Amino acid sequence: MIQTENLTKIYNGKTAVDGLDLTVGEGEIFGFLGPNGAGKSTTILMLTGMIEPTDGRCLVDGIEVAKDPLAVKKIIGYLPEDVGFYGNLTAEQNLDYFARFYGMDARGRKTRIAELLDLVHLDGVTQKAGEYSRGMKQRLGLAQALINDPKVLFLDEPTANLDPEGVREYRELVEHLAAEGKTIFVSSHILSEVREVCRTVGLLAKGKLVAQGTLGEVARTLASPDGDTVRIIVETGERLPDLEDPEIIDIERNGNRAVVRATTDIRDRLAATLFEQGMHVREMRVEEPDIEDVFMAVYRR
Ligand SMILES: Nc1ncnc2c1ncn2[C@@H]1O[C@H](COP(=O)(O)OP(=O)(O)OP(=O)(O)O)[C@@H](O)[C@H]1O
Repeated sequence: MIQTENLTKIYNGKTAVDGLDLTVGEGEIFGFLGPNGAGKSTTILMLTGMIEPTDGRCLVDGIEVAKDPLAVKKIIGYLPEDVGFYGNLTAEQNLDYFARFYGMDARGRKTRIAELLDLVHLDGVTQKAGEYSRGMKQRLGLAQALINDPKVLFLDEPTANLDPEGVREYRELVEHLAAEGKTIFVSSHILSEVREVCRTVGLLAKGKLVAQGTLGEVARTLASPDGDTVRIIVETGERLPDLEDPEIIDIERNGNRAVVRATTDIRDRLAATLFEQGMHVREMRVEEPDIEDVFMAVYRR
């Protein structure tokens, strides 16, 4: 549903987004993770047709954004990092103003706005938007992004200013929208946020895509960047002896526990070898990298 090919943005000689190749499938909740300044907002601005790429291209639902930004705008919704409204208008009036840009007739606007206010729990609220809490503003922003019933929704740091209750409500809404079949692209610098709602992630650092996939896949790629190291935890009844195996890189021992670093997952062979040597194997598993640790390592780069 979303695809970028060598997507690049250079601002005054400084590369903000560097040759991004990204794919997000239909109906996915995709988390676009990266530290501040990594280039997330710039990428979203190119995907939503707000700015043009310096090089490469991006497609949303098969439409090349830079070539036909208006066609793309019809099928997307966008919640910017700092959402702005007319403070002296109510939620309904703000949404009505916005809905007119989509050429909706008065009846269509009324029905859609009522649905959306109900969805984001702002129905019956009579205050003007200028008096809203941050959470209410964010919910109104989401309603605005949904006015045209978009296929694809771009949310830029949607929980940055929310309290825990606001975050919980936001998550429920995102799940609800995804269940309707919408593709959701969420940017965030907070791993725990993305972990809660996103099935797949892309990790951006200094404008470059460092890894993409499920969180587990991304963590594994980052934990062994060359992709050829498997850490096997082995606990035996006796101290693990030296083992002749061309795929073993090294063995770290700590009493009867050991970490065998190998080029592939050699657990079956290892178990057979230890069995032949009459050793008692109590535990043998591939160590899963700690996601927080590997992400922090990328953030500190
Ligand atoms: N309009 C602009 N003109 C010049 N440089 C810009 C512009 N917008 C962004 N940049 C620079 O591009 C880089 C990427 O910024 P961007 O806002 O896309 O990152 P981000 O990952 O969204 O970070 P944040 O979460 O802090 O917004 C930064 O170095 C930023 O200073």
